[in-house]
Amino acid sequence: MTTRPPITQLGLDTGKKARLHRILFEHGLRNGTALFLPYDQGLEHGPRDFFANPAATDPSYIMRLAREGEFNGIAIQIGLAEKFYWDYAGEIPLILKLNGKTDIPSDAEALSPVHATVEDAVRLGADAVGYTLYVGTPVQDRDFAQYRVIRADAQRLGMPLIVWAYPRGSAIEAKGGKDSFYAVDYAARAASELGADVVKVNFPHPEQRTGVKPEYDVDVASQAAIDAVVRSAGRTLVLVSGGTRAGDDAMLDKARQTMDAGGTGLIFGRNVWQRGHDESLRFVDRLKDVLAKYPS
Ligand SMILES: O=C[C@H](O)COP(=O)(O)O
Repeated sequence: MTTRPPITQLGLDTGKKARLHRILFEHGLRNGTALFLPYDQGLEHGPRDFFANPAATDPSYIMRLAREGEFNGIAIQIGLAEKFYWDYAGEIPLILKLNGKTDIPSDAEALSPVHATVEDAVRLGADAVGYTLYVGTPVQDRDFAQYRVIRADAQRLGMPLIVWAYPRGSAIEAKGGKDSFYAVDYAARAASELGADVVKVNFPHPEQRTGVKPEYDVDVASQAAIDAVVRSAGRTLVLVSGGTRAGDDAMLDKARQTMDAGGTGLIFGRNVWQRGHDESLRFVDRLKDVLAKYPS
């Protein structure tokens, strides 16, 4: 098992450290692990994600769920933060997503435009900001340029920066696909190199061979793959995302492997709220039973 770096060793200034401490040690299990509830799928995927549980269309329902499930934070876009977070401010940490896009155009040239600022996050009482960085696309130079502004503002205002590090584009597809070990490992390293405090990655599927990079074209057990991804992130804390709805056992395995690798936690959305209210909370309890075994 790999050990997570303590937040005192992350080289953070006071504002970032205080906010991360609030997220990791004053909410959720209060043991240095994190369970976040992401709710930006309405923008990223459209209303289809709510068909399985129509109650989830209502942002207030999701915020109540986050409070009842005692999550470490909720990740939402500015419109929902401004209109729905008010009743929950101070009770659930807010991670304000600063960029986002629809999935209507193809992802091949993906760039997620910035539509909110770190100042908005301060005004709304957020404890972190989120930025989606598409690693490997033909327009990553523009992505890096808009990211640079966010990173500098987050540094200036003491706001932890969580990077959704998503490999995308035809070059990534040619090298094994967005969830291949090559792509996820590279994305984690890129986020670390670019100054993210926390990186959110998809769980790597090492069986997706690259065929291009011989050094990655090997059989890597899932555990070895996520171990390597966490190592590549260095002193950037790692969160693993949930993805499309899967079986509970598969999700719990993913949670255990992430934490065994030295990950900090989980950011599971659809796998939580695409089921009925009580079932969601029961599943959250099972995830927390896993996280409880990995205190800092
Ligand atoms: O920010 C969006 C989330 O990554 C999506 O979360 P999910 O894949 O667990 O639904």
